[in-house]
Amino acid sequence: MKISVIGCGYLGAVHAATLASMGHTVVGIDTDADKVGHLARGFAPFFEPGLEDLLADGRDTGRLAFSTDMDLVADCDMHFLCVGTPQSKTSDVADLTYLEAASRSVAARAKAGAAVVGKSTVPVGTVRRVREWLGRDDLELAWNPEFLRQGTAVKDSLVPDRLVYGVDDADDDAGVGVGHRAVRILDEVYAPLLHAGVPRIVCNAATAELIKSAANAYLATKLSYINAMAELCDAAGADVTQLSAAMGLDPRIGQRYLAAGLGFGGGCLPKDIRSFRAQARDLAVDSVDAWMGLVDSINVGQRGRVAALAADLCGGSVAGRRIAVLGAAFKPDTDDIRDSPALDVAVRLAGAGAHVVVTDPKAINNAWMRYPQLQFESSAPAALEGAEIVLLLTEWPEFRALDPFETASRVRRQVIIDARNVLDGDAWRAAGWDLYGMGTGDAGLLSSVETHAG
Ligand SMILES: NC(=O)C1=CN([C@@H]2O[C@H](COP(=O)(O)OP(=O)(O)OC[C@H]3O[C@@H](n4cnc5c(N)ncnc54)[C@H](O)[C@@H]3O)[C@@H](O)[C@H]2O)C=CC1
Ligand SMILES: O=C(O)[C@H]1O[C@H](OP(=O)(O)OP(=O)(O)OC[C@H]2O[C@@H](n3ccc(=O)[nH]c3=O)[C@H](O)[C@@H]2O)[C@H](O)[C@@H](O)[C@@H]1O
Repeated sequence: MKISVIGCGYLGAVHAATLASMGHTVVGIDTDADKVGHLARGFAPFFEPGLEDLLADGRDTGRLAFSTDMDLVADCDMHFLCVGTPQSKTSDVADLTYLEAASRSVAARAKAGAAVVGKSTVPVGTVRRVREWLGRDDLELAWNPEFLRQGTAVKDSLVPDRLVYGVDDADDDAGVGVGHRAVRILDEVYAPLLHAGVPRIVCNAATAELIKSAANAYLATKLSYINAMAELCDAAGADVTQLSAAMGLDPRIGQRYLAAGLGFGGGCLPKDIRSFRAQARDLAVDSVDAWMGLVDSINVGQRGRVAALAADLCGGSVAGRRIAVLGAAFKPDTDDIRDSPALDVAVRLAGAGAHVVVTDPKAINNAWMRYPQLQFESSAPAALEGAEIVLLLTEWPEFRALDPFETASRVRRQVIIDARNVLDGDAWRAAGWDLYGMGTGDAGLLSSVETHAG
């Protein structure tokens, strides 16, 4: 099948390359000429493990092309909309202007009978608006939300947990889905995945939109839940790492998304829970509004707690102190710094007068232009040199593997906050360090640690 992918960011570039690897002929379109230039030459414009191999395969087979020229979509059988839906600059709602522009561009060029399928994360009710923006009855429309995670995006796309198709106006008597033309087209696109047994859920558009928002809201809830437990553990002198390990052994709870620490960031979970909150407000569902508000405030509160702990450990103020920050990306295995908890803490400390030196294996280039008030070093040893306190904020493998004795030889004071609870506390303490985790009982010993309400 000949397919266009509109928007080639973290989601679209991976999706385009995955579709080509399944045997389709794909053209990826993006308005960002620089990004397209990289992709067209077979280079990933961002760090995503496995993506460059897939791009190279696509180039070799001649099935994968990238361009800024929207006219190239004209002879495609289907179009995937993968543009960004960021948080509005002035409120919690999702900014749908990119989606509107992309929908109108496709509608102006698509051939009759083509299918337009959205993958971007959107508020419930958006599919109806896309139908209006398309302004054509001869185009099929469906929503097929994406669940990939950055860092494992290639694997998640090639072996997804499920496929969701949201379609309206079912053209048969059996109800939504069965026999719907958009469903048949999507089944053809994803034939290798369906053949491999990936479950597919066909539902109406509103349900598909909500499945995606509800899934991200649940993950965020689980994370804020365990971070609230971490605060409780600190207050009670208990250890959240043991608590979550024990809780997670119950298969009804499970171990995943129970790692307490600095909380969640990135280009998706934070903006998606805020958009979900705004949707709940619109629909007058107060419980979801309040719930998402609490999840958000617990999450953001973790950043304040770490910054306050750093100040406590510096005797009340970080002003003039040299602080080494390990991590800039919002999580390991990505160079993405969108709403990075690590950089949020670094900026708070710099704002309080600290001399903050940040290092990260992949995200330095993205971070240094955006945050000129911070100093960046390309290696951990350089960042650690002369530090009066060390903050481990993104748990890259190279930071987890730091040797406590070697690290001690570089710093001025052996004080470390392990805000991801990944270091071997006994080993670091044996090497002479004062080590503070999140919810491991140590921070509770300090006086003025901010609470999430603060
Ligand atoms: N990043 C992720 O892991 C996932 C993202 N999503 C959702 O996918 C959507 C995209 O997210 P990302 O890829 O992270 O964003 P992104 O910002 O990395 O990529 C969006 C791309 O769309 C391009 N674009 C904007 N307007 C355009 C237009 N009119 N025509 C062509 N290209 C245009 C931008 O230049 C940019 O390259 C969002 O709704 C997000 O919530 C869903 C699942 C996973
Ligand atoms: O809609 C999206 O874009 C995607 O959002 C998340 O994926 P992603 O943002 O790539 O990152 P996650 O791996 O979910 O991590 C999110 C944040 O939670 C934090 N986290 C994760 C797990 C954990 O146990 N503890 C924890 O603090 C991470 O450090 C990170 O900051 C979802 O996991 C994907 O399913 C979804 O498709």
